[in-house]
Amino acid sequence: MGLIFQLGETLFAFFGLRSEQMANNSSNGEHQTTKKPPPTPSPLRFSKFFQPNMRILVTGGAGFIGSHLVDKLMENEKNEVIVADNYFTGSKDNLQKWIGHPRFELIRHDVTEPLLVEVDQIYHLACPASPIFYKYNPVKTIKTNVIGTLNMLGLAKRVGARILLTSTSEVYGDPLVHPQPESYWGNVNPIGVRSCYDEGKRVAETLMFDYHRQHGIEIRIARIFNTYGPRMNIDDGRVVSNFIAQALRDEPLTVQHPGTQTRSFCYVSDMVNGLIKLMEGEHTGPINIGNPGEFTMIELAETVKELINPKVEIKMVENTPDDPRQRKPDITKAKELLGWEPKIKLRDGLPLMEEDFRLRLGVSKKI
Ligand SMILES: O=c1ccn([C@@H]2O[C@H](COP(=O)(O)OP(=O)(O)O[C@H]3OC[C@@H](O)[C@H](O)[C@H]3O)[C@@H](O)[C@H]2O)c(=O)[nH]1
Repeated sequence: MGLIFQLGETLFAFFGLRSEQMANNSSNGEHQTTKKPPPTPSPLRFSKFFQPNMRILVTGGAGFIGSHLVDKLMENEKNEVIVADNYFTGSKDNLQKWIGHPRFELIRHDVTEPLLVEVDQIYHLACPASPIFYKYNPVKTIKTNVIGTLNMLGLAKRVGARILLTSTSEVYGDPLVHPQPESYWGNVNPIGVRSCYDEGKRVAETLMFDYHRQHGIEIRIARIFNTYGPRMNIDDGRVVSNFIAQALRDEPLTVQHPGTQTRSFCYVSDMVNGLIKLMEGEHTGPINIGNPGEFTMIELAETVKELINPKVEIKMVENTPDDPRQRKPDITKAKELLGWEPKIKLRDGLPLMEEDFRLRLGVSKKI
């Protein structure tokens, strides 16, 4: 009897807190939610006699950013991590050290199919992110973004989990505002070859907010800018991995025309810290997570050449359609709302990635 009373009290306190939080959100100018009651989590999660770990699902957790996120989450002994990945671009190798660990589970799963697991938080990263990979099967890419996000939101609703979507700087398209603040609505070609990804992520953001407003789901949206670091696929096709692999193989660095297009590169450990701060904080976002240091592709090639292989050539090659001409995050919101900013400069991050690529390519350092 006492236990039932205690449980009822805990649930009451929990619901009271949740509606208060929603009211606070609307009064401080954050996005408004409806008055619908929040979803019902398992009462066990709030029991006085059972102190559970935080159960966290990471979709796309075998990928480049996902696996670094898993490493960081696993450092906390209170976390249990479940990874769901279909291995289209991710790999079990990235998670080798966690396989068999009692707080870790790995599921081969494609997010376009529903998934039923009891979790408290969902980091939803699953989607190929390199242009050559996401353009390879564009219908599958848009399905992953739309149906995959719907499935993960359905799961969040069912189990009462907080969900974070990794959206992208590509939602700004070929931006006419520079640098890009979150308030900029973007300049996106809805029928171009990149649309499966950038429009897909835009719909994913819409779904997140609709579930938040209509069902009271706790959401977080990160807009990720170009990220680099160890474990990127060697033939990933993205510019930093291409240049490093080319420099190590003594092949020309392929700068795509005109070479004056810019990007801002964030080291993966900074990115992961930003994602965790966003998940743990009070703000829905969208919030830009990226490094504002901006480089032309020619500057990037020259830096890689100087740091890794001064003998290598730089070669101009054709570009692909709809390539954004400039990109640089305005990170005012991340600084003010999350107390986050990147720490690692490109010149310090490139050698860390070089070391990993040397190991995987079997190329030793010349003395
Ligand atoms: O070998 C290359 C590859 C790429 N590039 C250029 O480098 C720039 C960056 O291209 P990438 O393929 O690395 O990445 P993009 O910026 O086009 O897309 C990325 O944007 C942000 C993320 O969310 C996504 O992971 C990814 O889509 C482009 O201007 C491209 O033309 C080269 O000059 N040479």
